[in-house]
Amino acid sequence: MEDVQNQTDHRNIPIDKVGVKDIRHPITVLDRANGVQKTVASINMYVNLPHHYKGTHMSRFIEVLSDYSDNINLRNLKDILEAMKKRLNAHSAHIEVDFPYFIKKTAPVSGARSLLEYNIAYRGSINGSGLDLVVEVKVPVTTLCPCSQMISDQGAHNQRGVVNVAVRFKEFIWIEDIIRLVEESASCEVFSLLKRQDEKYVTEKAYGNPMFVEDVVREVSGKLDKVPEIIWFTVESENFESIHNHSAYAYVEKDKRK
Ligand SMILES: Nc1nc2c(ncn2[C@@H]2O[C@H](COP(=O)(O)OP(=O)(O)OP(=O)(O)O)[C@@H](O)[C@H]2O)c(=O)[nH]1
Repeated sequence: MEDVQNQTDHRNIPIDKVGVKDIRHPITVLDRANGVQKTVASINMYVNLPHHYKGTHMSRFIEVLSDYSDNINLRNLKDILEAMKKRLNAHSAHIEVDFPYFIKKTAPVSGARSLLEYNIAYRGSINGSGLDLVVEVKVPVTTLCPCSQMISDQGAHNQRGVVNVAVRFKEFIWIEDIIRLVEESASCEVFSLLKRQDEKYVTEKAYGNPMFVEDVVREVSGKLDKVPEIIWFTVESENFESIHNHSAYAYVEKDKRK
């Protein structure tokens, strides 16, 4: 059978990333409360392609993934990237693993238990200068506007926001610790299940703890700065404003190695 991918391309243009995107695949990740958690990831896998090749071998990405079955986690991402490089004769390899992760939360007054979903991503790359791993955690929060609270005779506008933290680290850190740190940096954390007494509690807590989007990124950044395992981080906060049809947004990046 003709191997079209292996034909020569004469345009002299190397490709930085080529591969497969949005593969749904079961994975098992470490879970501090339960040992492990099974979830389903959406995975992107890419390699570079030298200028003289017409195409990459798409089937081999899936072969690599299949070799690892559902055993795809932060600890073996380097092995997977090495396997991609080897199987596809590439100089660089990239993998992005996005998945929902569930944590059981307890409502503040009633003690009602419920699961909350967080979106997590592992982003790994390997090239001539070595391995690069980034963990991304998206945490939903409540924020209440300090300006609105100050100037209004009654109430204050509040909204759901999402804080997106990305970290590079020198030692293992728990996703749960990053989530906790963020939840403690907002006007209030969010829950899937709240009874009336809980609703009163979270409403009053947010009112007593007003925060701009700037306050959230500063609060989270200050705390991440003190975590010794973390060597680089970014913090993004987006508030889906309840008085506007647009979001308020803030971003901080810090490289502790500099
Ligand atoms: N490179 C490339 N392949 C594509 C694309 N769209 C579909 N494919 C298909 O991906 C399939 C797998 O290609 P390969 O991995 O080279 O398959 P193979 O030659 O059987 O496998 P190897 O022997 O390991 O190279 C082929 O059927 C391609 O046609 C595309 O845009 N680019």
